[in-house]
Amino acid sequence: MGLASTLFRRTSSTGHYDSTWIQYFADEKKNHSFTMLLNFNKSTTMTFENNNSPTQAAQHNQKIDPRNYDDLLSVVASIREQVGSEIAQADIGIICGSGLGPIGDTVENATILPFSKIPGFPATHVVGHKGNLVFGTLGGKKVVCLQGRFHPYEHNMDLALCTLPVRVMHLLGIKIMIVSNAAGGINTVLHHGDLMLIKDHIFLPALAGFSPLVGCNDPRFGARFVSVHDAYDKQLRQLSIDVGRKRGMTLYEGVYVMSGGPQYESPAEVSLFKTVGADALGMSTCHEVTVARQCGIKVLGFSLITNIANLDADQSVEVSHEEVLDIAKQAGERASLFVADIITEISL
Ligand SMILES: O=P(O)(O)O[C@@H]1C[C@H](O)[C@@H](CO)O1
Ligand SMILES: Nc1nc2[nH]cnc2c(=O)[nH]1
Repeated sequence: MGLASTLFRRTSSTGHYDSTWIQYFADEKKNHSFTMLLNFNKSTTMTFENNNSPTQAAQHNQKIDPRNYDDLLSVVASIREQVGSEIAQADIGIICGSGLGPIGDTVENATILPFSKIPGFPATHVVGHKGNLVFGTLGGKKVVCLQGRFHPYEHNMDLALCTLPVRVMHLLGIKIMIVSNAAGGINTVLHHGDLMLIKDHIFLPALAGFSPLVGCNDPRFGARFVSVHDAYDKQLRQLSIDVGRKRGMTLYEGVYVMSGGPQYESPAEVSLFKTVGADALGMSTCHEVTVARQCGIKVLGFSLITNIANLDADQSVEVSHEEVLDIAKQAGERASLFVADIITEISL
């Protein structure tokens, strides 16, 4: 409670406090150790520096079936109840992978709801993924930002569970989803820190039966058989190229391949992906995009190239998550500013 009362005093002097959140900090502090940073600037009320402690338990008992439309309506009702119906709506949803992390912190008039307060949301375990839902505005648009995602490798390849946030954002009203990831570059034109606009994808787990659409389908979410021929919206891609040009940015367009992970690929596997036309590879995104398309959401996707994938076992180098995070940190801010510019230019 000592920490809580200190926070209360400090935040109240700025006029930006909410007693519910202060109580939440206090409860969290009782059980877990975590680092927290309060940001007192005008646009952002509070920022969690690390909200993804593996020991963090969900603070609700509600069992949610991620394929059940009515269950998801109850998740949305809980979000509305916690942040208010006015706030809990958005036109654009953003999934911050390791590459676009900073964008969540630039959301204006931010209201932050930790995943642990949302029924059915599992905890995020990957370092670099904060685990918050952030509502607010960016580039004059109402946005909801997922600071952290659910990777299938963290959740026993339960892809329906991992795409629960996409369906929730759909029910919160989003029409456009911007998705980002950290990825290894396969195409030799790609270098550390480059941004690749995703033109198409190879959803490798789905080709082996691990699709979020496998199992019971509620038609209220969309069609049983979803066509992903146009997964990444052509107009939004063109807009991104135009905005990039104005900024003097080099923007590559290419094919992203999702592997199951969590191990990084062997050189022979990377060669296989290169042969079939992949330009960059990662462990996320395709499951989210597939569900978004089922719901009729338009998608814009980016890969931030954090490492160069090995193509030759005789000249290979170790790939590490630390390297991924390091490059993401260096390039993520620039990428986030670029995406904010694109959002400004989007007409809804
Ligand atoms: O969430 P993303 O796809 O950005 O995270 C990447 C993929 C793996 O989870 C991890 C590998 O370093 O970073
Ligand atoms: N699968 C995969 N995911 C990544 N995420 C960042 N870099 C990589 C990579 O080289 N391979």
